[in-house]
Amino acid sequence: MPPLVSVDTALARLLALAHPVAPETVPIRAAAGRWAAEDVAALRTQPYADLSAMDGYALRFADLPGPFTVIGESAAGAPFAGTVGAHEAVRIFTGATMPAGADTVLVQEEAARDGAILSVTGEGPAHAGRNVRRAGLDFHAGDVLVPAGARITPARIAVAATGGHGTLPVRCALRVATVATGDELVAPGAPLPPGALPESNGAMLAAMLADLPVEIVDLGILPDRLDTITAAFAAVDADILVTTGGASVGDHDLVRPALEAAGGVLDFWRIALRPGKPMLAGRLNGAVVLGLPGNPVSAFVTATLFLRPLIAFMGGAADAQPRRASAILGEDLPANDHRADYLRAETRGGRVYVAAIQDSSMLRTLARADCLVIRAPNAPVASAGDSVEILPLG
Ligand SMILES: Nc1nc2c(c(=O)[nH]1)N[C@H]1C(S)=C(S)[C@@H](COP(=O)(O)OP(=O)(O)OC[C@H]3O[C@@H](n4cnc5c(N)ncnc54)[C@H](O)[C@@H]3O)O[C@H]1N2
Ligand code: MOO
Repeated sequence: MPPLVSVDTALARLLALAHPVAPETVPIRAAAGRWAAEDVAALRTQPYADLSAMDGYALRFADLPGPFTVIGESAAGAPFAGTVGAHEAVRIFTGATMPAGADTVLVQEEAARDGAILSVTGEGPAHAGRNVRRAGLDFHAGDVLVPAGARITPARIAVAATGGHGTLPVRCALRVATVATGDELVAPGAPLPPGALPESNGAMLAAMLADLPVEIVDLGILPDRLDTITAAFAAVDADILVTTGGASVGDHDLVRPALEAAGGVLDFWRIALRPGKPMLAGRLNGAVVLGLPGNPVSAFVTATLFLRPLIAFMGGAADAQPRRASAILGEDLPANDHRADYLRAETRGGRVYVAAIQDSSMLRTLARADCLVIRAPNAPVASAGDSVEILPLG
């Protein structure tokens, strides 16, 4: 039996089996959730000119406290064409271009108008340039707004649109084939013959990938038969093939032999991880193969630690690592053995408490958990009040 691979080594080896998918240019509204395939630089300066930040009057700070003569108006999209001279003001609105000659905006709440005569009623602007957004305050043409490898978030869509982009260079969406193996499995909600079990991993994985740019090709449930699994593997046309179940050492654990029978290559099998030890990885027909253990919590943890990062890496992410955080332990934890532990835990009163039973078949504890507490291999005893590393969930 091969030695157990550490979690870090397993992720490094998995990513070494993969490469980012091809880039494409898509309409900006279709880019959400993808990763930028190249730097997105501003095509324009924002603001393009000095603009008013308030509704009021554009004037020369040096002329305060006035009074002033109002000589025209500047609205967003309809600038004032002339120049503001000594003791002159222009009625101005938020987002409108500052007229030539003016350097400051008096807000209208501190102003009184009598026909064209304007006087200051409040404290007035405290300094020259008050209530003016200078040209280029946000960014200048040529500035990188979204670096290559960054996720296209709503804010990055907005900044790219403001930077003049109607389309964005992103990595293509990935095709992810999923398959569950096991004679005992039936589709969720279907009638259950004696000894049968609802198949939950497929729907769980689909939900875990719902926020990622993937097209899921669900190959359904396969029986524990080498010829059937091999034939299904040989026909796979995807960037990633994810299996659940059949990864361990039993007589019915056929994912490894089927991978090899279908012409694929195994890269590693078995990780120093609990839950998730029997996970395997390899390649087949241009796809990266990730064989997750069948136990539902093991499948969840390995999908979190390996499948989502693999998708991020192949999708072009600069940083594909899962996001870790820290939390304060609410209770003591024993020293750990040679496998890394990812313990289902709940936050109560600002502290995390791990579930008493961590059996990898138990979904209710997973459904209640809001994080996984990470225990490194051979970690010493930890005490209530200690800071621990966690993986926040959902
Ligand atoms: N002698 C040994 N036995 C086992 C070892 C070992 O090292 N030596 N490892 C154990 C560990 S750890 C795990 S994890 C499991 C995983 O094994 P498999 O990947 O082969 O999973 P199965 O045997 O196919 O299934 C395990 C369990 O999960 C249920 N299952 C499977 N698929 C689904 C699904 N899609 N939806 C819901 N439930 C599923 C299945 O019915 C089994 O109860 O092996 C240990 N054994
Ligand atoms: O790795 Mo298994 O997932 O410990 O039960």
